[in-house]
Amino acid sequence: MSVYTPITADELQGFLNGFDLPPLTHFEGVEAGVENTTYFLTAGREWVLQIFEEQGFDEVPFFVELNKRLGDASVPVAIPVADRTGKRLHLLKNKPAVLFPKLVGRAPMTPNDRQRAALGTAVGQMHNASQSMPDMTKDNHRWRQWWEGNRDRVQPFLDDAGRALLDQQIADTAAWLDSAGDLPSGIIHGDLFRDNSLFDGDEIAGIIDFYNACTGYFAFDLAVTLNDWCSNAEGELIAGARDAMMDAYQAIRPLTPAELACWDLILQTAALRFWMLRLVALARRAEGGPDAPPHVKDPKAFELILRARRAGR
Ligand SMILES: Nc1ncnc2c1ncn2[C@@H]1O[C@H](COP(=O)(O)OP(=O)(O)OP(=O)(O)O)[C@@H](O)[C@H]1O
Ligand SMILES: N[C@@H](CCO)C(=O)O
Repeated sequence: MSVYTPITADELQGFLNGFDLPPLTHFEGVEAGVENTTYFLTAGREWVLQIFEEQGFDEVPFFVELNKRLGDASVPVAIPVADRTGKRLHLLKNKPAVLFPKLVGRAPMTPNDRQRAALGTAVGQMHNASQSMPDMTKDNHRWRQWWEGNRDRVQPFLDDAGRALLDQQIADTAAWLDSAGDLPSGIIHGDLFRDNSLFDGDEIAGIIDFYNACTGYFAFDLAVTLNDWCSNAEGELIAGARDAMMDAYQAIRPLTPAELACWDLILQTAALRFWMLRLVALARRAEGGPDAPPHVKDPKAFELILRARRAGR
């Protein structure tokens, strides 16, 4: 359920009056997202309205600017629409709101290698564009301190083997980070799972949902993406799928020797990050409270991925 902020047709039309658009003819709430309220609406063409439930006016301008700059650099994203006064960030029902053009396509939940290659190209373009915007920075709140700080909290949701694996990976990642030195960094998407892309056939329509974007290692971003796009049911990387994505990515931004030297640890750390995210979601649900997540994705999938990456598969 993702319509947290209800809205009437009159309220929407009032909002749209600020833009240079034909009248509203249709709107509907979108169930797919979890964090924010999303509406599809038709006014001449189709649009997407997002009302921000989690991020405040201090955070949303960063995402608006990032989408704008990536779009201007020809990365396939939806560029927030400017109103008549040039503003792209708006106030609706006292919350930040942004209007995007609706991208035509659907999320490739069972992608083929052409789609993986197209995505690899887009991620390479996104990282190159990111290197040309050094003024854009944002702390990663779900990095080392976060997983080390949540280790005790998630213990009840693990068996003995899971606890041992978590401890070992946290230690291995800490040792790597202590010695990692500088790796190519900039703004990363941070959550480029299949459901955060839209495809029209094999053509990429766009990357969406930049709300986990932050400063980070580009190789980590690629590893997050590979882990979701290229794993089989056992969590192992599918060699052909991995090569399709990696080759396309590296044709745009080749990995450096320093990145290649620690690539296995980067893949493992990307798996750790999302295993922990799902375990923390389980903990939050068990703890109750107003912020308890309604849906929790299966942490076991990432435990499997992590075991496979540690085994070199
Ligand atoms: N520009 C767009 N064009 C077409 N569809 C879009 C666009 N932006 C968002 N959507 C649709 O709306 C859904 C929710 O968007 P998004 O993932 O950004 O929201 P969210 O609430 O932040 O999601 P989550 O909680 O999963 O992170 C997407 O799954 C997609 O179906
Ligand atoms: N993509 C994440 C959820 C959103 O951050 C996951 O599958 O766990």
